Amino acid sequence: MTPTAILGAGAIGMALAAHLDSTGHPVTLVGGRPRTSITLTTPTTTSTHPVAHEPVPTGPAELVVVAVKAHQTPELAGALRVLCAEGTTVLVAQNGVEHRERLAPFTGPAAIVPAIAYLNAERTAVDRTSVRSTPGPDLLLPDDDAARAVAGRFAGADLRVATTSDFTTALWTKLLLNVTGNPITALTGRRAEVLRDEHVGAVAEALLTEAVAVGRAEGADLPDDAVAGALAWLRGLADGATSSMLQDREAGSPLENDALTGAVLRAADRHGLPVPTHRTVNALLGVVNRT
Ligand SMILES: NC(=O)C1=CN([C@@H]2O[C@H](COP(=O)(O)OP(=O)(O)OC[C@H]3O[C@@H](n4cnc5c(N)ncnc54)[C@H](OP(=O)(O)O)[C@@H]3O)[C@@H](O)[C@H]2O)C=CC1
Ligand SMILES: CC(C)(CO)C(=O)C(=O)O
Repeated sequence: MTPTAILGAGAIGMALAAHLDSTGHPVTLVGGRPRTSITLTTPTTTSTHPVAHEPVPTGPAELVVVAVKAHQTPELAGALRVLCAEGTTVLVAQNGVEHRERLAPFTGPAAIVPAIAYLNAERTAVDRTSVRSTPGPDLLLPDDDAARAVAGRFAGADLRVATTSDFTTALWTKLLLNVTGNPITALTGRRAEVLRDEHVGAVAEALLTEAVAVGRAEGADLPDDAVAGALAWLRGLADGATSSMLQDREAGSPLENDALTGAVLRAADRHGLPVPTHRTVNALLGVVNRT
């Protein structure tokens, strides 16, 4: 079996590949553009890691890391059919709250481990990624056997991997950041500094207040200071930090709004909750996607 296959070696996929290589786990990039190495820059160091590349997979893998944008996931169907077997674990390093539902049609007998990535990663070249530090764990996983085995693979890497028994709350806690920071940076075309603008604050608070109500209806145990906490996290992003959605906007690539804002809209509809600010933002992101 291939030890680790990376599907989607972009900003996050390259960072995870580099960390896995740093612990002695050989990494194979599957699909995408060919590369022989990956260079990871963190606030403290730059390191280069050899990687193998296969245009299409040749057999099953022990660990498959899925780090394409959510809407690109169906394109992986053929590769996942070959990579997934009994004993395979698929680590889904994507934003949103629907990791399992998104991957389940393609993973056959493999175990799915959803991951919440807190890394702030920017692809600076086809074989380079640069990560800015954020507070807390870099990767947050559910507390089950498959996830603990994945965490073990990162043991020794300079990556903070944690598990939580309340993964629903963890998913919505991260979604709050993504349905606020990602659209605001992408729509304004400005990096994370824009989140500290006082006029943007009112928009951010409206988005967060609506999303907290929806998250609670979905079973997330979000605290009374969830809005303030999310806003403080976003405003604490390092100078120059970007978002994955702003990077897509700048590249002229489709935006990931359906997995983020779209997830809030779908959940709001399930509970009959009003989310007018998210509907407005989603309409604007849709315009960007159609132009
Ligand atoms: N960037 C960040 O800071 C964070 C991102 N996330 C989430 O992580 C996920 C990945 O985001 P990010 O790394 O930023 O995205 P990127 O766009 O940087 O990376 C996606 C990669 O997938 C590749 N790809 C697309 N389709 C295929 C395919 N069919 N087969 C193989 N490779 C493919 C792309 O290649 P190509 O470019 O050549 O098309 C690209 O290298 C998203 O869900 C995002 O929301 C989560 C936390 C933080
Ligand atoms: C929260 C944030 C902005 C951190 O990178 C993110 O998850 C993203 O860029 O998609």
